[in-house]
Amino acid sequence: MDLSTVPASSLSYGKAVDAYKKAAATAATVTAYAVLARGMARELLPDELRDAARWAASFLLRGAAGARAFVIRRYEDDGRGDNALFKDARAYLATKVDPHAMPRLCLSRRRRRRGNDDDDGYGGACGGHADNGGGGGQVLSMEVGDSMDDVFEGAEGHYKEAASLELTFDAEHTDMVLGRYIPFITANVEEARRRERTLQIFSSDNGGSWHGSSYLHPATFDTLAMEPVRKRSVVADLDRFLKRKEYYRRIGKAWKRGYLLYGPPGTGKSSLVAAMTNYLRFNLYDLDLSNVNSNSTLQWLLTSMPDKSILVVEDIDCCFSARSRGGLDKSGVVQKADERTSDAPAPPNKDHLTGDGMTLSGLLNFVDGLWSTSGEERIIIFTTNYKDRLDPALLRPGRMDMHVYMGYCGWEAFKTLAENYFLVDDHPLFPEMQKLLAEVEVTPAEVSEMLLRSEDVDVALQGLTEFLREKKQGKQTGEAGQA
Ligand SMILES: Nc1ncnc2c1ncn2[C@@H]1O[C@H](COP(=O)(O)OP(=O)(O)OP(=O)(O)O)[C@@H](O)[C@H]1O
Repeated sequence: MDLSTVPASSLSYGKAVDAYKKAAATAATVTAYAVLARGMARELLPDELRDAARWAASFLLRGAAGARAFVIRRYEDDGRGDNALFKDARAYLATKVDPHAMPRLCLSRRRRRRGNDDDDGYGGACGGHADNGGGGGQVLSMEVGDSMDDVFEGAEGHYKEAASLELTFDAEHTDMVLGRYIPFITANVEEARRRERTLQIFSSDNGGSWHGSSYLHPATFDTLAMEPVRKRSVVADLDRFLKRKEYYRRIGKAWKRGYLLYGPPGTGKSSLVAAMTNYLRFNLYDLDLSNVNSNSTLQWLLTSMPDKSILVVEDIDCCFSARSRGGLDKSGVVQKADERTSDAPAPPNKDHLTGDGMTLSGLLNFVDGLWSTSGEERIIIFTTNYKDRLDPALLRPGRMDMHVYMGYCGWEAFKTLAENYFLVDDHPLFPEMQKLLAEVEVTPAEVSEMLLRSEDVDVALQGLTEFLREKKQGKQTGEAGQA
């Protein structure tokens, strides 16, 4: 044969075949044959054939070791409801789809829906939930009749989709599949759903109803100017909370967590609420207590909140000002704080009214009692500018799990703002600014406002530096006047 007429690719293919023939003749053990077979397949078979060979080999091996098939039906046994695990498994598999490896793909586009409903159409008809590659809510998933592999803790599982989803693992992995793999899938899908969720903010009206609208607040923990250690501890606390469903169940406590955010006006308490909302992807329920006229209205509002939601009561000290800062006149009528002649805080009384009949103790009881058991995975946030004016009942250990101080703008917080506004992490004015920030009390809101004044970083930082110098000057003048 004239080798010059044979294409180069055929030449190397022929050589490879010869080499494998020789090696096979000398291979002495089963292992050696296996290694050789793998190498031959890699070099000699086209991609599609190789995939088929791999699938057939793994199928045979599974058969040899004793396979265990787990059938995940589309509907519950009584045929009346969807099987949540079926949806979860399909959504999970959608995240694993490699469009280049599957012969057929189910393609759909996700319709974004609002709200907390976990069952909100991830993957549309195909049940997948990942925007796996195409963007624009495009979802790829396994088509009925096709199959996919997955590897978990080194063990290989095989899915086949028909009317049900059939998952096959080596029988020896049965406990691992039931104990860890299936919970892993559920957790994985829940986390993806959480991240994908579009958010709503609900406000209470005085008729005792919630009214929702889209929540598009852009604040995140990245944009939040805050002491890094404090910020990390809030994020870690939220992470811990999310993971602790079983823990809360075991210790017999409702799966809820309370945060009290306190600090001067303009230090970012509302921004932190927004960052927490965006981080958790829970809907936000903004309770305006001045609209709540009775405990029964409050009860209705709170118990109608779904799981995975955040209740926020801003300026909680003002809500109960009639009690905390007001007092009873001789006739027993509540005197509003602004009607009082003295500034001295009145003795706190947790039974006092904020409206016609809503009490602080009512609120706290619902939060600790009825409300806490009427749902799961809920966050309650109170904010205040005046922690010292709060009723001790609110501050009692165990009531608000975490107290977070939002303070004046320090150097680290300023660096976050400078990076957010101008993408700079250094500037000739920084050393002076660092010194000034340690000497004066300026809120992140004031700093943000100064930074917004110009798009030119030099101009904006110069303006802020002058502002800080003036503050320092004013402080020194004030101190001198007092001396
Ligand atoms: N810590 C911060 N990080 C980033 N931006 C902040 C921060 N604090 C304030 N700001 C900016 O100032 C604005 C007002 O801040 P925010 O409403 O969050 O403060 P607050 O403490 O809730 O104030 P108040 O007590 O008056 O309600 C925000 O929209 C944001 O632009």
